[in-house]
Amino acid sequence: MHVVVNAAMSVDGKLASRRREQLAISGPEDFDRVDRIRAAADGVMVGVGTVLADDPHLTLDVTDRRVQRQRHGRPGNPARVVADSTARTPLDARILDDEATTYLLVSEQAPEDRRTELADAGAELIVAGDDRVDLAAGIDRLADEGLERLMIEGGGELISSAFEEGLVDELSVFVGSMLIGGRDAPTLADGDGFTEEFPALTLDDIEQLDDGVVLNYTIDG
Ligand SMILES: NC(=O)c1ccc[n+]([C@@H]2O[C@H](COP(=O)([O-])OP(=O)(O)OC[C@H]3O[C@@H](n4cnc5c(N)ncnc54)[C@H](O)[C@@H]3O)[C@@H](O)[C@H]2O)c1
Ligand SMILES: Nc1nc(=O)c(N)c(NC[C@H](O)[C@H](O)[C@H](O)COP(=O)(O)O)[nH]1
Repeated sequence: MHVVVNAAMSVDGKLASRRREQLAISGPEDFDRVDRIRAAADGVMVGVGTVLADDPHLTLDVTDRRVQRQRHGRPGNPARVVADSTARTPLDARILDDEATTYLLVSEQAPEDRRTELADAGAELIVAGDDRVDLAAGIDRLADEGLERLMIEGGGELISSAFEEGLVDELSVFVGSMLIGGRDAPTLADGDGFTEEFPALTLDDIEQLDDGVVLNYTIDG
């Protein structure tokens, strides 16, 4: 599986304010860029923290001929994927609508009744991991379902785990010209963080968009 992480952050590395409300950091040009990455993906993934904070839809306008071209003829939307250890995704979450297949990666801790409710609401459940979702195992199961290219959109906990498990191949980050601050605000990579053996990033190119810049990296090793 080829994994691309894409996010938008403030100049001080925040993905949102400490209130964790959805902040428009990207401008229209960057949102178009995000849609192009989504269109090229077979799956678009977030953590349940993002589902609870933003209720994202994670779909494209598949009636748009430009999107269809970017999808290289693949019908419909990319699949949606949520890392959700204990199946906390709300039953009325927009990602459970019928616009795309939605995989919920849960752990053994997910209560059976929640698994049943979410499956009845249309989610495809994949159980991977004892406590927290085992991302590597979950992504392998997605590969068994035929997915080859996965976009991870955040948030900070999920991105951090993906790097910790060495699953990331590319990172694109839009740096918007805003300063958010706040020791409790989500950042590009939260979790426990690295103290040694930091991920090896190679800067491939820089692109000026909207009021900010996009930094594109390849992850080595
Ligand atoms: N600016 C952006 O590009 C962007 C993108 C996405 C989210 N956000 C923001 O980020 C915030 C949410 O980020 P967050 O870090 O709180 O939550 P998150 O979306 O990273 O979800 C983290 C949760 O996912 C679950 N999870 C299951 N298995 C996991 C694993 N192996 N590793 C990590 N998490 C796992 C856990 O319950 C964990 O608490 C929101 O404020 C949202 O608006 C911003
Ligand atoms: N690229 C990007 N720029 C931003 O300024 C911003 N706030 C997000 N935040 C990510 C958001 O929380 C979700 O992950 C989806 O991007 C929303 O998805 P929909 O538009 O509902 O499909 N992402």
